[in-house]
Amino acid sequence: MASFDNSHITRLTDLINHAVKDVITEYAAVGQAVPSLDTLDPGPFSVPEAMPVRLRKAIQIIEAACAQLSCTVALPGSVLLNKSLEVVTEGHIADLLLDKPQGLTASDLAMRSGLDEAKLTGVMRLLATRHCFKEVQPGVFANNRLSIQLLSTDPIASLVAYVTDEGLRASSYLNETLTNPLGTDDDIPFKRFSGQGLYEYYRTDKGRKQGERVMRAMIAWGDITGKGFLPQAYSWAAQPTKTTFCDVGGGNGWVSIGLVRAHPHIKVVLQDQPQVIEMAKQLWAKEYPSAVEQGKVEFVPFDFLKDTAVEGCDFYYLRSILHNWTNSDCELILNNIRKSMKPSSKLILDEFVLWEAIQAQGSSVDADNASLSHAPEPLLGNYGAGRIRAYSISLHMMNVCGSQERTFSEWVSLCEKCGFTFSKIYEAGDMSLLEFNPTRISGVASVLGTPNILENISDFPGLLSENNLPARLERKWVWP
Ligand SMILES: C[S@@+](CC[C@H](N)C(=O)[O-])C[C@H]1O[C@@H](n2cnc3c(N)ncnc32)[C@H](O)[C@@H]1O
Repeated sequence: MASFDNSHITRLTDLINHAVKDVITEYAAVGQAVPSLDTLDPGPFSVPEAMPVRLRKAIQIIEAACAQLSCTVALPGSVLLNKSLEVVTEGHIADLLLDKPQGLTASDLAMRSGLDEAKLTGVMRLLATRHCFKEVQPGVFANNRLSIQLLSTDPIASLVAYVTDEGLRASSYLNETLTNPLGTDDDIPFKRFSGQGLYEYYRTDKGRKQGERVMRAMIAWGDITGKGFLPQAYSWAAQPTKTTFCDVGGGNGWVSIGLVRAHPHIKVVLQDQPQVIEMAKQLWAKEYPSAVEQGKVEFVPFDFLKDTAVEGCDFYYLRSILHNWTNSDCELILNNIRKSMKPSSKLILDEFVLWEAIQAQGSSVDADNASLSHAPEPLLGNYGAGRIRAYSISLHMMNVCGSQERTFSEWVSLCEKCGFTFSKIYEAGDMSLLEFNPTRISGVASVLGTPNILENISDFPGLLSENNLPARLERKWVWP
């Protein structure tokens, strides 16, 4: 078997193991076990100066090595989402360092980017300390595996800029929005900062450039969150020819391009705001002209808060849509889809599903199992920092849209309210595919008054009770 040099990570795990032993030894020296996270007792070392040097060093090694290890093994884009800064994307620092493995001095970078040298050095050193860029000599910086993703041609740079620009500006108004609420649905940190809702802002002259940037950012968003799972995670191959797939709020259609490439018998109906549909037409003409010529895609502008979706499609697919909206707006959107559905249509939500942060129990045997559905003990059941992106994005949504990501039971009850019955959940990268059928109601008009779906209610499992959710989810979980 070929041997590969993996010492850069095994040296890190060796360091972690040694440091953990040192921590145990130092606690044993004062007659105690290392306190668990559940202990409320502050323990024997409540201030740093009370700690033996060996213990302090061991803690620093554990913190540094764990961070370096996770930055090394995680996908670069997903790490950058958490850690990068607008200054370097706007200053095109990664572009300036392209093809310069020896790096450039901070003064060179400052001259070429027009930024202040001392301040740029501070920003670069912070990022290098977080493993984005490398300080190859004092004050000399080069690209590495993470920073190379910040080239201005890479959609990840647009995503980082969006999160750190619109996102961080809005976040400075979060506290006052929560502590001094106006009590209206549109009282959102972003609106307090800009005077407009996010999508309203993108339609103004001031926000147009950022609106174009966010469309590029969505390409990176799709890649990072696993848009490529869509063609694999569902039984598309088993669907008949000319199955229609309505990508509701599909943006430029980057996600559905992947679906049609993998399953050419599927026809996409792409629906989004008019100005976005114009961008989508350009993207498809460039990326997949034959699909346009062969009529495998139809572009239909609409406003999902006001207009019904294209009628009678087999699938209505919403990726990263409902997480942008409060429950009352989601109800408008879902109702507008529900009205267009035929009885056999399916609704598929591709969204984060949040889980409670309680400690995993009795699942350590799953540690070697390929399924991600259970974290092994003693981790948090929701994988803690391993899935922090979903929880961080939830806060970001609160800042820019006044919404949040949702738990499984929140998804189910939102959709049930709009006339959908939960069917299955499929794991699809960081996100999940949640499949719903239109709820059929016996003898009376359906929830939304669609008369053509009157059937016997006894065919249907009825509403989910909170108590049987986990068992039900267990039965329905499908690993492709
Ligand atoms: C977060 S993006 C998701 C795009 C795409 N589904 C994806 O995963 O790449 C949200 C999309 O909703 C669209 N959108 C926002 N408000 C809309 C409205 N009122 N009607 C139709 N589409 C809207 C945006 O233009 C944008 O493309």
